[in-house]
Amino acid sequence: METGGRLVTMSEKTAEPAHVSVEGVSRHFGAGESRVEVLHDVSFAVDRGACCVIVGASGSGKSTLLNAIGGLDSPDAGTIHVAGQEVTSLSPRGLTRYRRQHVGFVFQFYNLVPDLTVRENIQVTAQLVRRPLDIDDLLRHLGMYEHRLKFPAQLSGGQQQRCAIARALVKGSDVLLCDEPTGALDRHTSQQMLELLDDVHRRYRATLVLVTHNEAITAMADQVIELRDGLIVRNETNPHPRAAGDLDW
Ligand SMILES: Nc1ncnc2c1ncn2[C@@H]1O[C@H](COP(=O)(O)OP(=O)(O)OP(=O)(O)O)[C@@H](O)[C@H]1O
Repeated sequence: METGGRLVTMSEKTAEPAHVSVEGVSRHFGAGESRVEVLHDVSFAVDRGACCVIVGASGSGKSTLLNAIGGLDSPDAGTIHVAGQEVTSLSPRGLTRYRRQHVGFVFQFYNLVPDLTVRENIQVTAQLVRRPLDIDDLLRHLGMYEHRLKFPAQLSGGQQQRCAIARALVKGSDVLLCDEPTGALDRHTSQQMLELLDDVHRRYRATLVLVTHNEAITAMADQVIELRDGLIVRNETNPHPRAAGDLDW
């Protein structure tokens, strides 16, 4: 659909504009003999509030795609729209504003600041936006209120995750981007992490885009994208997503 010269991808399910829309995105790294084509003409759209899992083997281009959606990297070709805004045409300043206002990142390693307490780690991010969520409410919801004065080194792996999720959410981000959030965790803690992400993205109505190499995690998704050598080989909607606590692997 064209609106004022802008291409807008519509959701097939809700007939509303897609929240995240990726159109014909390509990306390479290197030059000459060391040139690697990482993404080839990748297109898909994600509904607002959905859980989209991007699955694929190591090196298939998942992180490159996630970084492009998050405005951390620019594709060579194609466009990415988030909430109607064309991310791929933003200036460096516009990209910083976009990341601040719209995007919460959860990485495999949580990148918490070691010299700041849990609450301060979240506070630093909350200060970036005009209307952050209430930090104490968020900490209570994530079961972290009683740990708010501890430093990251005093927390378990699961508590560090919770802190990282709180930090990603506190800006009121409407897109939550998670790169292998369970990669460093045992099965039990992974499941808790997924339950938490599933719960918070629904509660805060954020669109969740989660990258993983673990096929089992696709069962909790509303939408599954599979990448193979930078190409989309599967784009399926899942009418009956499973609760994260019921996943098997
Ligand atoms: N900055 C870069 N410079 C050069 N090559 C890169 C760069 N970033 C990624 N690549 C290459 O692009 C390919 C895809 O990397 P990407 O990290 O997107 O894959 P992935 O599917 O997320 O892999 P993994 O599951 O191992 O994290 C890899 O071959 C990688 O070596």
